[in-house]
Amino acid sequence: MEDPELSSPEVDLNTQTILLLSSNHDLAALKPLLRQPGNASVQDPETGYTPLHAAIAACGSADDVGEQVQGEEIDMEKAKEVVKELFLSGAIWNDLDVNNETPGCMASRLGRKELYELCVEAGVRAEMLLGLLGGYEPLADEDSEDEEIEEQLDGAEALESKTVPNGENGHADESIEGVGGKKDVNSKDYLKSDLTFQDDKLLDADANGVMMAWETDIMRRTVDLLLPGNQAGKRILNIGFGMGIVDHMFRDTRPLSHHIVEAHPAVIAKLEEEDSDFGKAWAESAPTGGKYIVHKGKWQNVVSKMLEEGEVFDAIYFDTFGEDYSQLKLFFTEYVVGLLDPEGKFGFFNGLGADRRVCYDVYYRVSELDLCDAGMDVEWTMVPVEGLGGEGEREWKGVRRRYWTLDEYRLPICSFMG
Ligand SMILES: C[S@@+](CC[C@H](N)C(=O)[O-])C[C@H]1O[C@@H](n2cnc3c(N)ncnc32)[C@H](O)[C@@H]1O
Repeated sequence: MEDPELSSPEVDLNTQTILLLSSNHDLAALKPLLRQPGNASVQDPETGYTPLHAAIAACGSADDVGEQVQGEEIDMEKAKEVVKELFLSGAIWNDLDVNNETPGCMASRLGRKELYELCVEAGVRAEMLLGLLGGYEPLADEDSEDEEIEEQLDGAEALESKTVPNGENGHADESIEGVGGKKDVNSKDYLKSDLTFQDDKLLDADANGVMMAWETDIMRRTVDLLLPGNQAGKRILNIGFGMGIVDHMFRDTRPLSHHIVEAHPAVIAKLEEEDSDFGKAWAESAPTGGKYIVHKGKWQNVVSKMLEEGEVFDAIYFDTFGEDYSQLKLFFTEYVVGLLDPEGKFGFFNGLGADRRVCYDVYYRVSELDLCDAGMDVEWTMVPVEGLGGEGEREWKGVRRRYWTLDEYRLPICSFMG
């Protein structure tokens, strides 16, 4: 079956052949071509299709009667073999075509669940490998060992301009936009940025949503699951005050101790405002002997001291802005293991890749594997996210980008294994 778009004269013969063989699911003819480095990730200049896109697109929609596309029978086993072979040959799981779709997005749109699953699995492998190697910087050294690793990393490409960068917290994932060339959010710039406090949102100087009131339900469920029955007298640590939504809920449980770590001077100032109800109301509601401490600074500079001082918590929550997944991972592997009571619970805002289903599915699995490595089990609770407006509408009015597009939030509650 010939795709007319692939016959464009601009496409060199090699690219055209690879795309065609991929879309024909002709594994035997494709295999020798894939031995040549880079062939698994060639891209059609018009459609932006990679061989993965071509292989998936050729399956058509699963809703099509009798699994037929353009009169031809689709053999899904053959399609799966081709997709697997492409991944083995270094195909990139999150390359975008001109419609801003990754191969996984395409498989999901077409209802090709098995192919979608293969894309997610490949994404998890690639991102785990990337995580193990600590990102891209070390690959700048051009010695032979690094080159070998670089080849293996082809499938883990996450920072190239035409791929979807991942691993950012949903509160921080401006860079997921990638292709649009907008300025990335990063911790250093964010912490120097002016903030705008509105009733229903907190924005940075570029109008990125730092925190938004629609997340209140998520915060409520988080507190209820971290502190079942909202028991009083617990020791709580929260990283990132934001709009104070979760901290007000923690405070209302009447904790024995409540530590807040916050790095942005404007958020700290807000927290300390004389007319802020927070400090005073906390003092009134705290059980006798309770303590309430605001640690001013980045958690990276604060929590090791807590560890040295032997502080232990029953509930720890982590929700920052402008930081990528490596920081969350650092937090739970290096600090939660020492700061959490053996019976305690740890939670974090799970916004990784939340503007794209396939990225969200990759990232929750990556975090689950890393948490498991750190000796923790995760229980996921699905929380519906309903009724949010489209880009620039209602709650997103005045917000640079809708960082949440999914209809469900996967809420993690972690505890020590065994
Ligand atoms: C998404 S908001 C937290 C929202 C909060 N969960 C709530 O319920 O309102 C993220 C907060 O983390 C703070 N933050 C960002 N990086 C930080 C860091 N390295 N250490 C401590 N706080 C940080 C930000 O200034 C911001 O106030």
